[in-house]
Amino acid sequence: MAVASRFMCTTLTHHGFSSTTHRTHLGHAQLTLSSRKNQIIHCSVSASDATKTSSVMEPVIPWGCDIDSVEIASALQKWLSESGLPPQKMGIQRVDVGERGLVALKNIRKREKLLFVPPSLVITADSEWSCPEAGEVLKRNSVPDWPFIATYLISEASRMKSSRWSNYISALPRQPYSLLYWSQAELDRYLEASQIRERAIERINNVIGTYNDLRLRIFSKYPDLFPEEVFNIDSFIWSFGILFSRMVRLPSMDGKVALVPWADMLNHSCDVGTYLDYDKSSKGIVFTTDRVYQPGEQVFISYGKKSNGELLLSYGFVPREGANPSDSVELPLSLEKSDESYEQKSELLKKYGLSESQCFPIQITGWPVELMAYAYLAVSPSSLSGKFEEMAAAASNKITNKKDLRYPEIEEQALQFILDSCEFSISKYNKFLQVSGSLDLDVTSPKQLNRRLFLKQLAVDLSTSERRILFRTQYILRRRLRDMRSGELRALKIFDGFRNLFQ
Ligand SMILES: C[S@@+](CC[C@H](N)C(=O)[O-])C[C@H]1O[C@@H](n2cnc3c(N)ncnc32)[C@H](O)[C@@H]1O
Repeated sequence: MAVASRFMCTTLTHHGFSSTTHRTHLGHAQLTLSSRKNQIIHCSVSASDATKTSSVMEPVIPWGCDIDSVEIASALQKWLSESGLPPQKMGIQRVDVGERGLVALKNIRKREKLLFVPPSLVITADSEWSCPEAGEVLKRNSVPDWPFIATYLISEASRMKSSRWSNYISALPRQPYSLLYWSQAELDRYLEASQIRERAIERINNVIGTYNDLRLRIFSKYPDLFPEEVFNIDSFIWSFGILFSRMVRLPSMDGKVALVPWADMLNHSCDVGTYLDYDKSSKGIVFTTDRVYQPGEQVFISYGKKSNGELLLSYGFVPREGANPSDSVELPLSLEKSDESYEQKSELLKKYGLSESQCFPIQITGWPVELMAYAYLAVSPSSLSGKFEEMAAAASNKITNKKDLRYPEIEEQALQFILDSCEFSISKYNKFLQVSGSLDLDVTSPKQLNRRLFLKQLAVDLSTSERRILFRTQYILRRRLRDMRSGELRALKIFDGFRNLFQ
């Protein structure tokens, strides 16, 4: 479950969609939903239709189950055992973290190999289609793995009992917790302060773009194989939601992406570092525990070193405050329009694939050298124009040796610039956290109220954790500036002392 961020980079770029890189450009993304015949597609992410956001997003998919259904999950367990899954030391149960999860039935040791899901029970781009002609058409059109598996899942789901995956698909959530199901108004209202809002919009646009591309290039040409009642934006939002929250990349199979029934019942913990992979010796998907479990304890894996925002984006949850050592926040930095070298600096940034408004990740432990380079460029006077190119290159990840990057004459201004940017971001989080206290109750049903409370809680948790990193960054910056300034003051006093002596 550690592959979502690669999705945009590896599978969609050849269609011309923007790719998600660690550093993100701050351009305002557009949610375009216009469909064939220029109508607005009626879908769960009808972000352009803000009025719909006051209603609850009802699942529109006829397959899958309630997100916490363990009864159906038990049927899955039975089918898997009959289909070749060896006896397991874990069982599916309702759990405190993650609703359903795998719980130890026996003592589990540290460094024990668990699971052993055979390749025959794994869904990949090589899986056999119930309708082989549909698969052939996608292959002929060189559809990349993500959209290929998304279409495969819909195709199999639509066959209900006649698909060999019917027990698996029945146990998948009918509406995965995913930002794909948030409307534009919900993203605006709840994620106003966080850069994750931009990432979510970008992701929604990519999914919609992928669907539109498949529809235009393939589905519309083969309506018998891909009828619109089945292959529509609703089913694609569902299948991509499933892939984002459940697909794994298997390092030992050259990074092949796969849905692994049973293994995808494992929830994430920031306290473990173990992940799923193909084990060549036992010829199955396994993971090796990095702690002991007593019977009754939930067993966890790691979905990867992701920030809280990334976990929300792909999996729809935010870890407890301070629990995630990989947490980071995107800090937006911008060139001043009034800067006399604005044009020259923007041109150079463009040359290195950057923009005049750029986000950089900050962790609780510090910030990357690229951010510092960008700050140097932003505060540099025109007298340093000879260094602009060097700074712009260092702000990108195009050059490797950035260790010696220092411009003492403008270091103080650069640190102050980062501090001001932190303060600006913090003020946005403060504003959101203040108003979030007064919940808008203009809802007509308990279901709507529940959804609002749920989304708001996620947003509050995300904002609190992102603000915490910025507070820490502020503290470090203030201390450095204070040391720097007191050092200067001391130097000045010594100089003054000498001057007095010679007067
Ligand atoms: C791979 S599935 C895990 C199985 C899932 N709990 C189920 O019942 O189908 C990933 C989903 O589980 C939930 N999840 C996983 N780890 C979690 C955690 N630490 N806290 C809250 N929810 C979690 C999220 O809804 C996520 O989208």
